Amino acid sequence: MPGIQESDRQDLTVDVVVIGGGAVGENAAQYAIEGSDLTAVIVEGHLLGGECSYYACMPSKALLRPLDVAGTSADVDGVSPALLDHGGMLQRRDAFVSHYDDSSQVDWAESAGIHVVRGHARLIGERTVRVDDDAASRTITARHAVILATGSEAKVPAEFEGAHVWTSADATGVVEVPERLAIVGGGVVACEAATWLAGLGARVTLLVRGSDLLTGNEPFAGHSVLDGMKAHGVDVMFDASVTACRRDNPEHTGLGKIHGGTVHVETTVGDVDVDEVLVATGRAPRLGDLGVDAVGLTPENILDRDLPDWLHAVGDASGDVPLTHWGKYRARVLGARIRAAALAEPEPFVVEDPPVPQVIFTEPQVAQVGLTEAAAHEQGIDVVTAQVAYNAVAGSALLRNDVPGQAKIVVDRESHCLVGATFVGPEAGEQLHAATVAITGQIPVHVLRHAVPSYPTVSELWLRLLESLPEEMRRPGTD
Ligand SMILES: Cc1cc2nc3c(=O)[nH]c(=O)nc-3n(C[C@H](O)[C@H](O)[C@H](O)COP(=O)(O)OP(=O)(O)OC[C@H]3O[C@@H](n4cnc5c(N)ncnc54)[C@H](O)[C@@H]3O)c2cc1C
Ligand SMILES: NC(=O)c1ccc[n+]([C@@H]2O[C@H](COP(=O)([O-])OP(=O)(O)OC[C@H]3O[C@@H](n4cnc5c(N)ncnc54)[C@H](O)[C@@H]3O)[C@@H](O)[C@H]2O)c1
Repeated sequence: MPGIQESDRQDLTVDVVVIGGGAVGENAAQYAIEGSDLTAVIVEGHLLGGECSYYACMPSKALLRPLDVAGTSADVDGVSPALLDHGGMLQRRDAFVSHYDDSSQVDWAESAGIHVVRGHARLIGERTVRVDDDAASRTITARHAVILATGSEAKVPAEFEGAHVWTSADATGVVEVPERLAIVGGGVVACEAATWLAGLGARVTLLVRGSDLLTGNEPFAGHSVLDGMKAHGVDVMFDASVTACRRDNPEHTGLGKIHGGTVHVETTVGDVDVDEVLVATGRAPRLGDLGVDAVGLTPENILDRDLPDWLHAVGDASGDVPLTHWGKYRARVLGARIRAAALAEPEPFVVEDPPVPQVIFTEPQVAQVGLTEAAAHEQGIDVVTAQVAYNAVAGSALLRNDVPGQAKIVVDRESHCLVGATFVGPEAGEQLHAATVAITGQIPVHVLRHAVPSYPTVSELWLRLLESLPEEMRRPGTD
C-alpha cells in the first residue's frame, strides 16, 4: 500500500482510520485519500462490504428479481408463464453474496490504496484505536480523522427473547424455507421479505401492529403493496401487537435454517402457530463495544453529532436515514471534506438538504423521493399535488396486462419546485431518478414541462402529472 510499510501486526499511524468496512466505510476511506498521498485503514470485524453486500440489499434483491420476472411473464400476452426454480433462486443469492467471501472487496480496497485490517476496533484515546483479533492486539493512530461506520443491528423486542427467532440476515440467507412463517412488522424489511419468502413457498402471515403497511410513504403505496401480497397468498393481520412468543426446543442451527420447533405467537387479535418467526421491527445504530467512553463520549453524543473535530460518524451508525446509497453519499461528502482539510484545500461544494430517495422492491415496487404530501404539511410547506394512475400512459400499459399503482408529485406552491414524488407500479424504481434530479436541481415545473419523455415509455407519466397541476404552474412562480 502506498505510504505504509509494515509487517502484519505492527502498530500503525495513518491519516484516516475507518472503523467498519461496509459500503459506507469503504466510500469514506476512498474519498478521504483519492488522488493524494494520504493513507487510510479500514478495520473490519467480519466481511468487507458489510450488511448490504452479504445480509441485506444484494441477497434480498437477488431473490426478488426472479419473482418479478416470473410475475411479468405470467401477465404479458404472448409469453408462457416462467416457472420458478427455488433451488436456482438460492444459488443466485449465493452468487450475489460471493458465497460470503469478501476477497474481491479486499482486492478493490487495496487497489484504491486502502489498507484493510481485520479485527474488532475500539477507541482507546484521542485519534487512537485498538484492534483485537483472535491472535493479537495492535494500535492504529490517525493523524487526521477517525470515522465510525459500524452500521446497525436488528432490534428484537423483548417478547421474542429466548425463542431464537429470525432476523433479516436469516431471511436473506434463507437455507430452509419454513412451511409456516410469521413476519412481525409492516415496514420495508417485512414487506420485501414476505414477497421473497412467499415466492419461495412459505405460507406467510404478516403481523402488523398498526393498520397500514409502509407508513411514512404516500398511503396508496401501502394499499397497492397489500393488494400485491394478498394476490400472492400472504395473510396480513393488522392491529396485531405481539404479547408473547414461546418456542418448542429453540436451537442455534445456523444462518437461514429453522431455529427449533413450533413457535406459538400470541397477539392482540389472535394467536398463530408457525415454524419460524422473522422479526422485522427496525434497526438501531451499532454503537456498543466501540470504546466511545474512552474519549469521554456516549452513544447519544454520536447520534447528536456532538463530536470532537477528529471524530466522525456516518451511515447507519450515525442514526441518519439507514439506506446504502444515502450512507454512501454522506460518506463521499465526509471523505472529501476530510481530504480537503488534510491537504489544506478549499471545502468541497455541497448541496443543502438534498432529497433522500428510496426504492422498495415489493410487487408492485414503491419508489419515493423527498417529502410526501403529509410530510410537507408537517414542515409547514404549502404544496399542490398531482396524482395519476400508473397505467395512464402507453408505455406503462405495454409493461403488463394488469398495471397497478399510482404516481404522485408534491410541488411547493410558492417556488413551483418539486419537493417530493412517489411512483408505485411495475419497474417504478427506474422512474425515480428524474424526480431526484428535479428536486436537487430545483427545476420549476414550468421548466420541467420542456423535458420531453420518449414515447412510449413510462416516463410519459411526467406529462400527465405536470398537466394535472393548476394552470398557473405553467408560468414561473415567485421565489
Ligand atoms: C434486509 C435488508 C435489506 C436492505 N435493502 C436495502 C436496499 O435495497 N437498498 C438500500 O439502500 N438499503 C437497504 N438496506 C439498508 C442497508 O443495508 C444499510 O443502510 C447499509 O448496509 C448501511 O451501511 P453501513 O456501511 O453504514 O453499515 P454496515 O453495512 O452494517 O457495515 C458496517 C460494518 O462495520 C463492521 N463493524 C461493526 N463494528 C465494528 C467494530 N467495532 N470493529 C470492526 N468492524 C466493525 C461490521 O462487521 C460491518 O461490516 C437493507 C437493510 C436490510 C436489513
Ligand atoms: N429497499 C430498501 O431500501 C430497504 C430494504 C430493507 C430495509 N431497508 C432499510 O432498513 C431499515 C430497517 O427496515 P425495517 O423494515 O426493519 O424497519 P422499518 O422502520 O421500516 O419498519 C419497522 C416496522 O416494525 C414495526 N415495529 C416496530 N417495533 C415493533 C414492535 N415492538 N412490535 C411490532 N412491530 C413493531 C413498525 O411499526 C414498522 O412497521 C429501514 O430504515 C429501511 O429503510 C431498506
